[in-house]
Amino acid sequence: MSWLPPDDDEDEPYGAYDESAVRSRPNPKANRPRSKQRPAHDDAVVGRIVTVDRGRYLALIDEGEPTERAVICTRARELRKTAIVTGDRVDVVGDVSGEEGALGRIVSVHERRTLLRRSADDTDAVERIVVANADQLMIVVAAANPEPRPRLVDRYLVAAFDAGISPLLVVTKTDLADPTAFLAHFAGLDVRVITSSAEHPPLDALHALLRDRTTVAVGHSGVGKSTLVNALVPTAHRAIGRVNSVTGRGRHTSSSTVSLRLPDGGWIIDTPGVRSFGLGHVNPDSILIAFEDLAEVARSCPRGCTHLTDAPDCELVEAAARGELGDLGPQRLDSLQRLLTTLTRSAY
Ligand SMILES: Nc1nc2c(ncn2[C@@H]2O[C@H](COP(=O)(O)OP(=O)(O)OP(=O)(O)O)[C@@H](O)[C@H]2O)c(=O)[nH]1
Ligand SMILES: [Zn+2]
Repeated sequence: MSWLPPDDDEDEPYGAYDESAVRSRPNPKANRPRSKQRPAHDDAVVGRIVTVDRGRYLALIDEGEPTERAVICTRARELRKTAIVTGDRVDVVGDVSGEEGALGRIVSVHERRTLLRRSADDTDAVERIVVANADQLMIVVAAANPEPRPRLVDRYLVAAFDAGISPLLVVTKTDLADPTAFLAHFAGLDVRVITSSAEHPPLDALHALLRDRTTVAVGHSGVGKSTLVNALVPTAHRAIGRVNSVTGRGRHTSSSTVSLRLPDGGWIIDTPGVRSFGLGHVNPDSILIAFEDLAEVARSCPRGCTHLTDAPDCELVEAAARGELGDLGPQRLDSLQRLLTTLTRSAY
C-alpha cells in the first residue's frame, strides 16, 4: 500500500540548487519590518524527517516527549527545489496534530551538520543526498559469502570521509572465514572494526557505539545487514508513531531509507534502496582532511598536488621516504593514496 501520490524526489539532487536563496529570501519591500513577512511561520514546530516517499515527508515532532507524533508533510512551494531528506530537521506548519488525514507543510530546512551524498555513478557530478545529520556510517561487509571486496569498502569510506561522519566497519560471518587478511587493508586507517558471527553477534558492543547517535547502515545484498539491524532494533521498538501503518513498514514504500529507533536512544537509518555509491561529486581534499596528521604535512605540497606516488615534489611522498611520518605513516599514506585513486578509477 502506498500512502502517497507519486512524485520523484526521493533521494534528491542537491548540488544544482541554491538553498541559500530559500533560507534568506531578500525582502522585496525592504522598508517593511521583517516580522510582517513571516507571520505564517511563527507557529512552526520542529520535526525530524524519518522517511521520504514520493514527495511526502514523515516528520517526527516533539521527539521523546509524551506529545510525540509523526506528521505527514508536504513542502512549501518555495522549497520545491530544495532537497529534504531523512535526518533533516525542518520547521513544519499547517495541521501538525498527527491525526488521521492531517497534513503538515515544511517551510524550512535547518542547516545540516553532516551530509551523506552520492552521485548516480562516478562520472556524474550531480550529487544526491542520502541522509542528513548522521554521525556514523556503519559499513557492513561479510568475511565470506559474499567475498569481501576491499575496494567496495574503500568507496564507502570515501563517502563517509566526504560526509564528515565517522566510519564503523562491521565484518559479519566470521564463522565462515577469518577476516584477518581482509582487515589488513584497513590497518592504516582510523576505522573502528567490529566482527560478528552467527553465534556471537556483538550486540553489546554495537549498542554502546550506536547509543544516542544517528548511524547510517550500508552494505551489499547478502552480507547480513538486515540480520544485524533486526537484532539491534527489536520489533517492539520499531513503531514510530503511525509511521509503520502509513508507510507499510518500509517494505512497500519507494523510500530509499528507513529510520529505526534504537532501544537505548539514537537512530539507525537503513538504506535498502541505495544500490550504488557513485563518487563523482567528491572533492579529494575532503578525504585528505580525514587524515589529520597527513593533511598537516601536505600543507607544504605544491598547489594541486595529487599526493600519489608519482606526484612531483609531493611533501607526503618525500616525508615518508625520509622516514618522517612515523611508524604508521607509510601505511597511512598508502591508505590515503588508495582512497584518492578510488575517485579516479571507474566504478567497479
Ligand atoms: N554464517 C553466517 N550467516 C549469516 C550471518 N549473518 C547473516 N547470515 C546469513 O546471511 C544471509 C543474508 O543475511 P541478510 O541479513 O538477509 O543480508 P542483507 O545484507 O540484509 O541482504 P539483503 O536482505 O539482500 O539486503 C542470511 O541467510 C543470514 O542468515 C553470520 O554471521 N554468519
Ligand atoms: Zn602531495
